[in-house]
Amino acid sequence: MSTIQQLKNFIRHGKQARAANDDSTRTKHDHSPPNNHQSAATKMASGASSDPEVGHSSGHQHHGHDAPHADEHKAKKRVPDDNIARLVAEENASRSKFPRYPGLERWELVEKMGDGAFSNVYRARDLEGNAGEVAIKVVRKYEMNSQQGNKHLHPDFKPKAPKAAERANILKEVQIMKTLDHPNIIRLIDFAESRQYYYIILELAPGGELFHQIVRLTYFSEDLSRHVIVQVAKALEYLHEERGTVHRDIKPENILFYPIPFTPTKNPMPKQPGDEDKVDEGEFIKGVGAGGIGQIKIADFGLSKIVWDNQTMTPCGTVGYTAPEIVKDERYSKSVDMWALGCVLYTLLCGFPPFYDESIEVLTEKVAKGQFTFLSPWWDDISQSAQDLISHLLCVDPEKRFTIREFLAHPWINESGPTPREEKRALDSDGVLRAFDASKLADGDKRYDFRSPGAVNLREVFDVGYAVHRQEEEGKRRKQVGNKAGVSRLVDVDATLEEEDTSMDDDDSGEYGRKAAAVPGSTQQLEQGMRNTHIKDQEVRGRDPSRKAHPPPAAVEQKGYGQHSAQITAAARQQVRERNRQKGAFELNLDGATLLGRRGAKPAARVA
Ligand SMILES: Nc1ncnc2c1ncn2[C@@H]1O[C@H](COP(=O)(O)OP(=O)(O)OP(=O)(O)O)[C@@H](O)[C@H]1O
Repeated sequence: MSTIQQLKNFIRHGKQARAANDDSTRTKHDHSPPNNHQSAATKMASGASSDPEVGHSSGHQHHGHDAPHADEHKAKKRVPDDNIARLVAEENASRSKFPRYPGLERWELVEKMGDGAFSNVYRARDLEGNAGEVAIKVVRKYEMNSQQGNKHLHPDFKPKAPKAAERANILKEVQIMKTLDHPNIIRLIDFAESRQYYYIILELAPGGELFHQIVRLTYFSEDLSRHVIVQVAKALEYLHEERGTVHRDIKPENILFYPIPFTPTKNPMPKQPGDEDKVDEGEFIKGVGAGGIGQIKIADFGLSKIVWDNQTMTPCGTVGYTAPEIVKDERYSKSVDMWALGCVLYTLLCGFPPFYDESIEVLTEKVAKGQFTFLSPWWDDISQSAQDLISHLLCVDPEKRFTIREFLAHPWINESGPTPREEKRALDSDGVLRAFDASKLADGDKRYDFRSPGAVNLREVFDVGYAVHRQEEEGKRRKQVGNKAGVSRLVDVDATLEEEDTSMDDDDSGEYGRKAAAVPGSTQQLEQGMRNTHIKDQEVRGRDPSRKAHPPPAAVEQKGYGQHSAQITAAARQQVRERNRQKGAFELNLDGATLLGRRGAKPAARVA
């Protein structure tokens, strides 16, 4: 398991434990990785698995084989050659041992690629057909009611049927993906389910997450950033303009890619001071990529929703109703993706996110007010044209924010503006760039206030930032359209995070049930829709051998599938409440990842 994967597991499964452990002695200016992160990662590296199912198979098996390795030399002397071959074969077999999922017999699980709160994603090989390699998202149907928690440990515990709301959520995700066909969107290959699991069989993006590539390369060149963001934008254009769908969770973790071979740079440029950490991307080849990053695919439609019904050509949930409020509502929904696109582009270009503060309260305010800056010196060499584009995306007023069409028509996207070097020459002579930065950073201390150069977890920053943003926008929208007759259903569909927050422990009549039921139809309609397609609904009955699986991690015990963003917002809010209670002593611990840390260490010295 790679270090990044260990960190990821740690981050996902240990959020609450870490929050309790918050190292409040760290300052904003402290660039060193926090202690609790280090010790937990080390612990994981030493073999303690965070995964309740796989931990018993690959985790233990692997651990068991590690000891002989330490004494390899002696072992070789003692064991005859054919025995060695057998041992190696056994070890290889044990490494690839995964839980046997009923209903997935056609697929050989090869590698675990990722895990969410309630799902594991595996790379798998088709044993019967010609599908080749795929990604399989296995989602557990755990009963998330807290009172059921301990029963997971009891051998006689029989899992209950999943909550209708969770079922509706997963069916909605599958239903939406089923209708999509675009080169920059992960294709749905099949869907099946057993008594305990849902299986979503997806096109494999062998490169994995873009997130890891930002960590690896420190930041992306303008060419590579454009290569990536244009493909994400093409996917959004298709979703927004052709499918009437909004993704709502565009972030580096959900942007996957196909790798390409590294092409050495023809004319390598000497590294600029402060840029020593930048990893060589190699030659950028237009239409192909650079830095090992080729075709982009967006994934994870768990939060997406349909805002426009392609068949009736009407906004969803309001057949025949085309009041300006509804049209606006549709635009607002899409603009959430445009904001996210701005956050991703900003992050690609400089290696850290636009909105950051260690205090969730301050972070919330910054997102709500759209307070970000192109901080010197990190942005000094990035073109004004790119900055202009970002400014039109990270614009608080959704009416003024670029639509996907406006985005794609911008000179930076079309490379029709001045090149960064031409721009720099012009700016150096009149000093505009310096004045721009200086005016933003007039107050000596404020420069640190926008984004701390301390190590932060980009994933959580994105999740919190987006959740706050969605809440803000949906709140505004509710104010605008909420009181008008005829639109109540639409407003119901588009729940605010406040509602999501409080509905988590509700029964099936809660917000999730309503939300999923209303878009694009009731749960029953969705299920009927599934049956009417080629997508299989493979009900595997009978005793499931893996039913004694461990409970989900305590940190997520009371939440359901598809609620991850609401979950992090709830956690963040809880922290704010706690902080208020403790009179300002508490700060959100966003440790655990690397991006700001990597870029922070050197440039911070330059700004000081
Ligand atoms: N088609 C795919 N090809 C390659 N890797 C994938 C694919 N789909 C998912 N993954 C990996 O699995 C991870 C989790 O997938 P996904 O985001 O769809 O699941 P999730 O349960 O919604 O997770 P989360 O709780 O993080 O949102 C991804 O971030 C990625 O690393």
